[in-house]
Amino acid sequence: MTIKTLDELLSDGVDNRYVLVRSDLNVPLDDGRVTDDGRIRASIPTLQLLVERGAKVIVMAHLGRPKGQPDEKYSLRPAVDRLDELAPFAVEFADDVTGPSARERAAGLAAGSVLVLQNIRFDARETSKDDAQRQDLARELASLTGDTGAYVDDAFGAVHRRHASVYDIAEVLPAYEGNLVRSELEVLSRLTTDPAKPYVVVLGGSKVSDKLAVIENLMTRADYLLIGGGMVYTFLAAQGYKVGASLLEEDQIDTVKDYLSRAEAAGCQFVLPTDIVVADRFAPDAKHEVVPASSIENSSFGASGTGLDIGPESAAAFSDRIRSGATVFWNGPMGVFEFDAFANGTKAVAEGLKACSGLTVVGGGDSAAAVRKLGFADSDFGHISTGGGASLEYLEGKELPGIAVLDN
Ligand SMILES: Nc1ncnc2c1ncn2[C@@H]1O[C@H](COP(=O)(O)OP(=O)(O)OP(=O)(O)O)[C@@H](O)[C@H]1O
Ligand SMILES: O=C(O)[C@H](O)COP(=O)(O)O
Repeated sequence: MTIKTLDELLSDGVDNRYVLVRSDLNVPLDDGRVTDDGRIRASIPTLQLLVERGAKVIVMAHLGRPKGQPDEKYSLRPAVDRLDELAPFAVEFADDVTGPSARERAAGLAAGSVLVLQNIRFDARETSKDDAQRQDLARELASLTGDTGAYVDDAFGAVHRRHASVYDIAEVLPAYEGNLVRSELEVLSRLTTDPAKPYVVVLGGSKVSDKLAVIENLMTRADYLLIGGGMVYTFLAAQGYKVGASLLEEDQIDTVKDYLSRAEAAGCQFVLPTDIVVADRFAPDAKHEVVPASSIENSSFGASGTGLDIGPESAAAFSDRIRSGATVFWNGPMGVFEFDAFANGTKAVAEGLKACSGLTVVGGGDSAAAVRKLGFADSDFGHISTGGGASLEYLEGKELPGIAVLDN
């Protein structure tokens, strides 16, 4: 691959030139307040280099999954305000994507300034399956940059999306790889090229079918695959157990059965929880009990019980297994960590990574938010990736459209 780097763009000179940067500012919000600013902090270094060299920087970013039209709930404003607070440069905000506000502010942008456009997903063309629609938006975005514009992809968390601001724009403007994308790929490549053994992978979270696909590839690489979070229940169902009202993807049960039957031959051991914290409902103050993973419906809540965390015995076993790993990759919380009563499994896994002397990588927006919320420091881990789906697709060995398009 020959990908042009940010350094090359800087040495070509950006003074007074427009540079369109795709950043991942998709951060969790609570009541309009940013609850984890990790992705915002990670976006600053690339922007700062451009600002210092006198570029007119226009940032494109998304927040959540709005339905292709403006929706105040998904405004980027809180993320932009936080960026403005954290960054050593001032940040302006356009309250549309390529409309009058964006055009006027872009035209008046001074050298060494940053303008962030409103949530790019407010424009339905951004995520359209129709190439022509996306290309149309890409051309409109490029037109904000005059004749000498360049594009920098710094949104590692979104490189797995074939979207206008990630993919099509790189075919319209000279395209470069941002430093965040570069450093993420450098660390993640250590997980795919001869990882030190034992290699332990911990998977959890709620995007079950997204994550099942990665197992296929990881089975042949990892020595241990620890399964927690919402994924557990599809595995327990595949083993013939009833899971009450827990998160379950029935159409994935056969796939999981297939994985379980092939694991040994692939040299990989699945480690499933032996106990589960079952709740009477999905709520922070739900009543809850610890039961064996094989008998979730035997709790006092019967078939309406829902598994919201791995139990204490499993948490301790997971933590021990992780501690003795030489390479550890973790994606997805072990339970509904947002509710204190169901955060213990996630905390134990984080403790295991902290105590591990090997290479430890945490991938995923929610996983990163979880460890910070639980009081861990970024320095407790070897690397906290800004990409959830992106890091998984990388490990799966899939081509990442946002990277492939940068290849000249
Ligand atoms: N047993 C469970 N039942 C329901 N939800 C669960 C369960 N365990 C974990 N979760 C939820 O999973 C969510 C995180 O899952 P997700 O798959 O999005 O993680 P991630 O990969 O770290 O994030 P991202 O993909 O956004 O980068 C959390 O909000 C958590 O509450
Ligand atoms: O949160 C993420 O993983 C990235 O920001 C991409 O978001 P998406 O899954 O909504 O495309």
